[in-house]
Amino acid sequence: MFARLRAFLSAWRDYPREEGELIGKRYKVLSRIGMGSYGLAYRCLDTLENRQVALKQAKPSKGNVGKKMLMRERDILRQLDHPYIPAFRDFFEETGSAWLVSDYVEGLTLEQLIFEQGRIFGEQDTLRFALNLMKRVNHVHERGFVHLDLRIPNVILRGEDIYLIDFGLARRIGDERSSDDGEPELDKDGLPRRMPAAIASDLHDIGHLILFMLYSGYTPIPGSEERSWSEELELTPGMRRILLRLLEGSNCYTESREFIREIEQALSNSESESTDS
Ligand SMILES: Nc1ncnc2c1ncn2[C@@H]1O[C@H](COP(=O)(O)OP(=O)(O)OP(=O)(O)O)[C@@H](O)[C@H]1O
Repeated sequence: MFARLRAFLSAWRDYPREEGELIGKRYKVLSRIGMGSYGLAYRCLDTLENRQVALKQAKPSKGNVGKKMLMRERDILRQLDHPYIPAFRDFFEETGSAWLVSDYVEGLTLEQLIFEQGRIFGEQDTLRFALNLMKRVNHVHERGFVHLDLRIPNVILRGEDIYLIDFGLARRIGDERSSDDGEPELDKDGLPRRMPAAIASDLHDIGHLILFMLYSGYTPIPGSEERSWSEELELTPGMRRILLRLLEGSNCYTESREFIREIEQALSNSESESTDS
């Protein structure tokens, strides 16, 4: 009974704001865009500046943990300055909740493009996309941070422009990633794994993101058994080498610039191959 009562109380405290409500005396809710375990997100109109913004709310039921996570995200966003990363706008507390305001990016996530729109990315498209995305990621690394959540729902396309969003799990390079990073990763003893935030982790995630893009053009042979990506995907040697370095651990890139140089090389090789043929 107590557990049910507590769940009811949390749901009541975290009840989402309604469309049209005014938050922080200036942000009018246009729609709710997300609801995670620690926070809610809204698309709002900044009535003072007459433009759309994204508002993230730490769930009141999560108390100080939710607020601290949002403050850390604020501190990181403040130190970034890139045209394709939503800029920090405001932070405030109101009626027991902390709120983070950033630019709103109108567009579709890479996840929506692949899984809802059926967009197919060939190898060259994927390399060009990865090169662009890595320029944003490199900015984050050069400012001393790692994103730690480089996944297809956290990349938004507006026309041809590629935006990197969601710094909720980002950390300063070398800081410990701890169990309050959403779902804790467990070690072999079932305890939350503690490990330093490293650039290699972002590069590994980019490897998976590239695989999602390349698989957009893959049709499994009916009745055939599932195989590894290196057997299923038909790739040029350059692309294969890049993926192996990103995903297999040994010989991995030590910094994002090195990876960017290799994508540029692979792109110029494949472009000269296509003009030769
Ligand atoms: N600046 C932004 N512009 C546009 N949409 C955004 C922005 N920030 C977040 N979103 C969208 O709001 C939703 C929730 O974003 P949030 O960053 O809170 O992610 P989250 O709670 O970690 O959830 P998820 O697990 O989907 O990443 C997502 O659908 C995301 O695409």
